[in-house]
Amino acid sequence: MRLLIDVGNTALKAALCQQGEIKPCDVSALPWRQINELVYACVGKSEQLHHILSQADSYCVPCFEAKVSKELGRLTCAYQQFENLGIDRWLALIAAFTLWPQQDCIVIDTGTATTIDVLSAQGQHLGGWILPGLDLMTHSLTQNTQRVFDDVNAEFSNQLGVNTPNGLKNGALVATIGAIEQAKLHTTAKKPQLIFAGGYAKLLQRHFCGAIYDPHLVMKGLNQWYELSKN
Ligand SMILES: Nc1ncnc2c1ncn2[C@@H]1O[C@H](COP(=O)(O)OP(=O)(O)O)[C@@H](O)[C@H]1O
Ligand SMILES: CC(C)(COP(=O)(O)O)[C@@H](O)C(=O)NCCC(=O)O
Ligand SMILES: [K+]
Repeated sequence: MRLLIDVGNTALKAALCQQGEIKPCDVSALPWRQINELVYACVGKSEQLHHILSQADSYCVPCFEAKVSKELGRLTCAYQQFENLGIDRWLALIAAFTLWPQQDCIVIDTGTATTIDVLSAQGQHLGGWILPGLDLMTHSLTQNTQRVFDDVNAEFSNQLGVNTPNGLKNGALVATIGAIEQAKLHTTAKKPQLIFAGGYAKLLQRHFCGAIYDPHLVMKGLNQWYELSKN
């Protein structure tokens, strides 16, 4: 079995992969005796990751860290300084290119930040944007203004706000939706495939018809990175 670890700036996610099947797992109860390799990607700092790597060491499980490269197969990174691209973005692009070949894709990963990346049908990463995640947008306003306040029970919607929490939350949502609409202007395809992953992916996906929600997109990309890189 292969253990996959994705460390973001908010949360560490783990999954076990067997015969291509990816299942989220709890890192506090890992079946170390059945794990024969650990593949991980890290954009945030994580004491938890260091603990897991030392456990792997004690069980003699080989560990491999995913890194961004200029090219991987027919996929090409838009960044000149490719090492500066977030590895989670690169992994999501690997998964999108593998799962939706020959299609222009727009990959949206909503985590601490919301990242939007445009990928051509030929596997050319055209670039993208980094936005504050929905929670970061609302928290930055409530913490830096006197009179803007949130309501945990208020839903995110694209309706006009008729009270402060609506104005706050709906503003964060429509700003993110607007950025995704802008990304569509950068693909030549009439109907690019929109693929959503991350904490608020399900919420955002509902605003785009034909869009895909894949909670395991980054994990699939991590697994494919290893398969493509180990040979
Ligand atoms: N199930 C959920 N429902 C709503 N928001 C979520 C959920 N899970 C995570 N989030 C939000 O998404 C962000 C964390 O998601 P995640 O993709 O784990 O982030 P990261 O990859 O940056 O660690 C936080 O802003 C959190 O509030
Ligand atoms: C933008 C990110 C912080 C998103 O990470 P996350 O929200 O998943 O924690 C991450 O992709 C990152 O650290 N990027 C480096 C800068 C760049 O991609 O240009
Ligand atoms: K992420």
